[in-house]
Amino acid sequence: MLRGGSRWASRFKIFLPRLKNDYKTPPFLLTFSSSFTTTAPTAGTGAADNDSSQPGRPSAPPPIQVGFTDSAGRGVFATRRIAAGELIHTAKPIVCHPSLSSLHSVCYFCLRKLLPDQRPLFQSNDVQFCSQECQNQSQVFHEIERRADWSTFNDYCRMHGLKYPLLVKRYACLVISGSSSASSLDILQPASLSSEMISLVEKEFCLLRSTFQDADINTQQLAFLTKQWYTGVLARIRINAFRVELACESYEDLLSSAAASVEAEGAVGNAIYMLPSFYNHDCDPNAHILWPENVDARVKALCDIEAGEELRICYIDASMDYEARQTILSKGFGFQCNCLRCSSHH
Ligand SMILES: C[S@@+](CC[C@H](N)C(=O)[O-])C[C@H]1O[C@@H](n2cnc3c(N)ncnc32)[C@H](O)[C@@H]1O
Repeated sequence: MLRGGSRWASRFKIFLPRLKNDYKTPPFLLTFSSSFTTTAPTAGTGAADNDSSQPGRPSAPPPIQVGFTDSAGRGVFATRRIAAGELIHTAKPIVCHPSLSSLHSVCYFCLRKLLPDQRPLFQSNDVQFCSQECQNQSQVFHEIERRADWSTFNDYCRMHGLKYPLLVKRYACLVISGSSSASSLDILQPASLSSEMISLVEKEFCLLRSTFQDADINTQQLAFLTKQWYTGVLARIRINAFRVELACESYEDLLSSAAASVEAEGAVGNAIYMLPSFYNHDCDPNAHILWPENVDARVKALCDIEAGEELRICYIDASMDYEARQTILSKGFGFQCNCLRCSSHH
């Protein structure tokens, strides 16, 4: 199950959980420094950062920290009052991939929609980029990826409607090129995969490995690519991947931006981010993730949020009724939602 932006205009009161008395912040994530979450405007994408960022001036750290919740593991909490509509932070993906149906209509690196006259400009091995800069930045995975013939792997994914293996493929290319560590997703919560699911991924794992082997990627470089690694990554992707839906909106009116998200065409791709993965779900969320231009995500407040309050996003289509939401959250994410809205069966 992939998470998209919230599509539900808030009518219910926001869930305000108590922080644990023994509230502790994990040592790996304290308050976020600007270097962790704020990102320089992406070359060629024009994506801006936190509202406070100005060229030559360090941007303020985002007003959030990761801590433990009473009942949903780790979560993201406000460190000060956040006003409705405020841009809380931006996030660049750890790994992303266009959906197979968007392969020829979006940039292979940043998932920005390509203009028809851009298509012939930045082309490499049958994929396109929106700018020279995106093409250059893609070298971290594309140098490896283009050495192999992915037609069988892609056909298998297309035939079975699979999206996650494409993310694993790109992540594996980043690891092989030395641009990423094979353990960089370990910090994320994994889904528990049944033994039936684990046996089902055998085929895609073997295809991925054999495609690299056929491209003469040597055994030493492929040492990390075991079935255990593959299923571990897949288990994390399953819970933490976002479906990227580009919504061209004005930022001024969050309710209209939520509506824009509903009207946007289907997903252009899928992506994994670090900080956004720590946001828990609420069927009446107080925060919202948007992709105005490309895969660079913007997290905004949907209402006023008090210091200490947990920030939650909605993983699913919140306009669904109670039963449908519970079914999807339980089957897709493995939890029973106990938000205020669900507690009253709305
Ligand atoms: C994307 S992760 C969110 C961060 C996670 N809590 C952690 O510790 O890494 C999604 C997982 O958080 C938990 N979770 C998120 N929202 C929840 C909710 N409303 N009720 C219970 N558990 C929730 C579930 O275990 C879910 O599979």
